[in-house]
Formats: sequence, C-alpha cells, structure tokens
Amino acid sequence: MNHFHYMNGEMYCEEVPLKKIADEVGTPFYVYSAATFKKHFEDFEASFKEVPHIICFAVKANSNLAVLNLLGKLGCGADIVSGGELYRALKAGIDSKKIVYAGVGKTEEEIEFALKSDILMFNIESLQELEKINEVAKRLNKKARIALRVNPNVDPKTHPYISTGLKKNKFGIPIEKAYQEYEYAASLSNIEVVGAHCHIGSQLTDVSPFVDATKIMVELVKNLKDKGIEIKYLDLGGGLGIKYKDETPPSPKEYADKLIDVIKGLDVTLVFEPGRVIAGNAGALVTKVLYTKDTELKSFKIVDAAMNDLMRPTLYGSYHEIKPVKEGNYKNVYGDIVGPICETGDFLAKDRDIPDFQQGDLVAVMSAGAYGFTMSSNYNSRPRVPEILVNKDKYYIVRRRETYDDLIGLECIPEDL
Ligand SMILES: Cc1ncc(COP(=O)(O)O)c(C=O)c1O
Ligand SMILES: N[C@@H](CCCC[NH3+])C(=O)O
Repeated sequence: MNHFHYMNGEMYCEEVPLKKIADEVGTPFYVYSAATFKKHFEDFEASFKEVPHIICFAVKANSNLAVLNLLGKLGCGADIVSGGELYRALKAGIDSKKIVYAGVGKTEEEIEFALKSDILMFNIESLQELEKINEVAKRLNKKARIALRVNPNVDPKTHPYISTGLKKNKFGIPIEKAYQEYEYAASLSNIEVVGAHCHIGSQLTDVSPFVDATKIMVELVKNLKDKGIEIKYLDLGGGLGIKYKDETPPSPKEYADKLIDVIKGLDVTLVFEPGRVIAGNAGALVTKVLYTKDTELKSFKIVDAAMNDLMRPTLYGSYHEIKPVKEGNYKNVYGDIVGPICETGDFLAKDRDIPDFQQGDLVAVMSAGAYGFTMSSNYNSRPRVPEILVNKDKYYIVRRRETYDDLIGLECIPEDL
C-alpha cells in the first residue's frame, strides 16, 4: 500500500491530509510516513530471514533523529560516514554493536569517538587509514574491529556521480591489493580483522552488478580463510534502487534471493547498508506555487522550495514525480518547476510535462525521503525547512523550521575589525 494517496480529492500521508500540515506548519516542508519506513525495513529484513544478517540503515539517506529512532526500535543498525552521523545514531538509540563506519577520510577524533563507542566495525578505505586506526586504538588500549572496503571494479550502471566500485573511484582498496593488505592488517597489534566490505554504487536497478560483486567477495572470503584470516561479517553495502519514474528495480526479495544463492555455504553474518530503498519513497517535499510565468518556450511554475531544499535534480538531473496536493482537472503544460534561487540550475522539474499549477497551489515532489533533507543547505540564506513525521492520524514536527536567528546564530562580527 502506498502511504501517500488521494482521498476525496486530497493527497494524504497515511491519515493526515497534506493541506492540513501546510495550513498549520507553512510551506515548504518534508513529510515522512512512519508506516512506509516500517514497511520498507520489515520487507528488507524478511527477505534475508533465512541467513544471519544485520541491516544497517545508511544514515546519510535520512538522518532525522525520529526516523533513526523508529528504525532502531525495529532492530535496525546504522551505516555511518562521520562523527556527526555516529552522534546522531547513538542519540537516536541505535545499538552501537550494529554500527558500521565507512568513508575515505575518517579523522583521528572521529576514529577515537567510534572506538570509545565500541561500534561493530570500521570499513577501511586505505592503508594509511588502517595504520591511523591501529595507532589510535593502541593509544586507547583497545582493539579496533575492521573490514577492508574492497573495490571490486564492477560497473553498477548508475549515474557516474553515485558509482563507487570502479577502479577510477576514490573508494576502497583495489581487489588486487586486498590480500596483501588483509595480511598486513592481521599483523597489526591493535586491529582485529572481522569483516569484508564492498559498496559499488547507489540507485542500482539491475541485480547483476550486485551478483558480480558478491561473487568476487565470496571468493575473497574463501581465500582469506585459506590464509588463516577468518571473516565473520560480509558487508555488501547498500545501493538497491527505487522507482522514481519508470525504473523497475528488483524487489528486496529478488535481490536477497539472488545474493543468498551466491553466498550459500559461507559461514558469515551478512551486513547490508540500505538507504534509499528504505527512505526514498517514504518521503515527499511539499511546496507552494508562488507565481507562474509563461514564455514563448515554456511555462515556469515558481515555487517556494528550491535546489537548496532538494538538490538531486540540480546535481544529478534526477527525476522526481510532481503531483498536485489537491487532485484537480489539471491539464498538462510543458515547462519547469523552479525555485527562488539565483541559479539557472535551480529546478525541481525541467523541460517536461507538468500539471498546469496556478498561484497558491500545493505541489508534492515525490520520492524525496532519501538524500533530500540531508543534502539541503542554507544557500541564498534560506532557512532549512521542517521535517514532519506522520504516524497514522497524527503528525509530529521532528525538526522545526529554521529561523533567521538560526541562520546567523553561529556567526559574529569582530569588535575591532
Ligand atoms: C558505504 C555506503 N553504504 C551505503 C550507502 C547507501 O546507499 P543506498 O542509499 O543507495 O542504499 C552508500 C551510499 O551510496 C554508501 O556510500
Ligand atoms: N546523494 C545521492 C546518493 C549518493 C549515495 C552516497 N554514497 C543521491 O541523492 O542519489
């Protein structure tokens, strides 16, 4: 069931009309469905029920505390890439023993924080990082549990900016060097090798690159065992795509079945780091039409949300479905939905058929629950919009709208300048 649906001509999130939220909270705002988050997590979880596994939600996709808390209560862990994400995950009540930490540039402070928090494992992206973690662990008199993030050189066939498992990408340790580096890692005094990790990219709509990468990882784990290096956790990252427009990504069950088949016989706990597939279709960005403007070429619908609120269309040319909050007999027009920012790249929809919205209409930008708010900024000194979490017939403001005072709150004017 889709938790964003129309009833009596109005778009609802679960049992709450979006218009009600707009009237009470103002626009723009992000709105998330707790039921959708729950369903997506439970579907993913159930797909792997026949094998030992841990699901670590990719916090970068949606890092709101209430969302993390909701997932944590369902037994979800966290995939983090910074000290800030670790802080959030812990504050949200996520079990530190279900936290995995990737990222090519972990600082000494971040490493120390993660070691003191006793996370499940670090996913190491370079030799120097490995040595740094060993050094910090030694100073703290701890052992750091680690996996090497292996770059298997598999083409995920997705947008180049979100491909991560190719030789030319900055991520991980090339598969050819992995054996040598595992042996080195195992020789370090304050390192405990426990896992192997890969993550080849995001928004994958075909299962075959996952299968190819998994085969490489399975071979690696087997060969390491022969060398006396035991891998307990095989972390296959995230990346499963969703439907934004007309994509037909595999379902979590199809994805799981294919991977379980490849892994059969291997005595490991699988770790997954899904982000988008849990959060993407659990959220929308709701905005209001400020003005409309028709030119010879096209129609512009100028709304109160902008590229700083949802960066994906600008950054990747991503498609987000645009829906009216009040169902009407809109005819379609050719044009753009644009924000108030002083950039030509400031659009939420571009050069396509869109409903012929009029001034004051509410517009829902769909599939915005992942990499929406988390990638937002204050560009053009625009206060960040609130995040609303709906649960059945109630809604909660789980992050309030920023104020002008918030905008300047961290700044000061030197007195003697
Ligand atoms: C290491 C790592 N794990 C997990 C994810 C989550 O990816 P997705 O949202 O595509 O599932 C990402 C982002 O691509 C990532 O870099
Ligand atoms: N930010 C990207 C996904 C990147 C995933 C990060 N590893 C998106 O919006 O699609």
